[in-house]
Amino acid sequence: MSSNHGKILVTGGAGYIGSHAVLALKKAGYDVIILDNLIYGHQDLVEKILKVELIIGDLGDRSLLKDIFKQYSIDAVMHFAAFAYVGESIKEPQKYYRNNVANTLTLLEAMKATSINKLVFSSTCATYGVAQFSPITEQHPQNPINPYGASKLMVEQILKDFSKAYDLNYVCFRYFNAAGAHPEGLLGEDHDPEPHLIPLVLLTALGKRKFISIFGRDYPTPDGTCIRDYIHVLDIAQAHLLGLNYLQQGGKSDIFNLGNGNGFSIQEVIDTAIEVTQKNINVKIGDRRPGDPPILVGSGEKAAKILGWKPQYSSLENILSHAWQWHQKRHIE
Ligand SMILES: NC(=O)c1ccc[n+]([C@@H]2O[C@H](COP(=O)([O-])OP(=O)(O)OC[C@H]3O[C@@H](n4cnc5c(N)ncnc54)[C@H](O)[C@@H]3O)[C@@H](O)[C@H]2O)c1
Ligand SMILES: O=c1ccn([C@@H]2O[C@H](COP(=O)(O)OP(=O)(O)O[C@H]3O[C@H](CO)[C@H](O)[C@H](O)[C@H]3O)[C@@H](O)[C@H]2O)c(=O)[nH]1
Repeated sequence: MSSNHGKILVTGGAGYIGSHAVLALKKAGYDVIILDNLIYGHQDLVEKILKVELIIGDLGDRSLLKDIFKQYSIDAVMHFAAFAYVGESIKEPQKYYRNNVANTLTLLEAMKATSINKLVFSSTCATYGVAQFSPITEQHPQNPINPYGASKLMVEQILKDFSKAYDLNYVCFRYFNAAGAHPEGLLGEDHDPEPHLIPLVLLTALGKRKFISIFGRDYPTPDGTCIRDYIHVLDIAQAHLLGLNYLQQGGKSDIFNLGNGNGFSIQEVIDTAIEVTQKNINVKIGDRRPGDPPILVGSGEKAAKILGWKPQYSSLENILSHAWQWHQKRHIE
């Protein structure tokens, strides 16, 4: 079925945040095509839940990209495909610069060659580094302390330069920590290996892991554990629809934080998870993980003001209960 909203290419649409965005796009009446190499994506979810065309291929494949852009009349690109593990990026920076920077450049060149001029890009609060003030606004200096954040900052620079020199308009979202799952249990977070705090805490509650390690209890925060701003994945998906709409209405290139302005410590996440799941969660205190800033909390005011973004699921209880529902379902089926 074709729509008059336009056809959107979603790179990384078989992954965690991308799949939620695809469902939101479909619901809003867009046609969607996913490009994903399935390194972390899930073909079964695309086939059973998203039910959109999946092109299995790599972002770095220039001729494949050009073929896609020539074959389909793509209106805009949502670009989620990337590597996104902070800890791994310190051990293997080459992977991050190749996939996140070089392959994104290939995508932008293919878009330029085929006159596709609208892009929604997934950047991150990891581009800011150690916060000088909180909540972080878009004007906060960007001094990333891990290669993952640096790779995304490089893309932000490339986007600025392309947008000035060529016919490209983009919306760049700097998300804080994506979390939660589809409230109806259709989709959720499923990485292998799983590095993220909330799924690991819930897998411990389910008995799939023996304990959760807290990476450092000596940070300059009230309970000594790192503070993060957890954003529900559906609120991120909603922001993407608004960003796309903004570009389709002729909006110029701009950058927006996606943050709730509210931070929770690792200990608070674990305590709330115990309440939500009513399970015991064993905890061990481990060493700090290199590359982790103590506090990352973001102001979403600019996205609210310019795009009309209103997060619907910002409570930690909502985020954890939706994620818990997904994890329980996944491990029973
Ligand atoms: N998860 C977070 O908290 C968070 C926070 C800020 C920004 N982001 C950004 O959001 C985006 C999505 O993150 P996610 O958590 O959904 O990750 P994810 O790993 O679940 O999704 C990424 C998808 O991209 C695909 N992919 C990776 N490299 C590819 C390539 N070269 N070619 C084709 N497909 C490729 C993977 O198979 C996967 O399906 C990333 O760009 C990430 O940097 C995530
Ligand atoms: O087993 C674990 C896993 C994580 N943590 C801690 O929990 C916090 C959150 O860690 P995550 O790995 O869940 O998330 P990150 O903040 O490292 O990274 C996430 O948010 C970033 C922005 O902050 C990036 O954009 C990235 O893509 C995304 O994965 C960090 O302090 C981390 O050290 C633990 O204590 N134990």
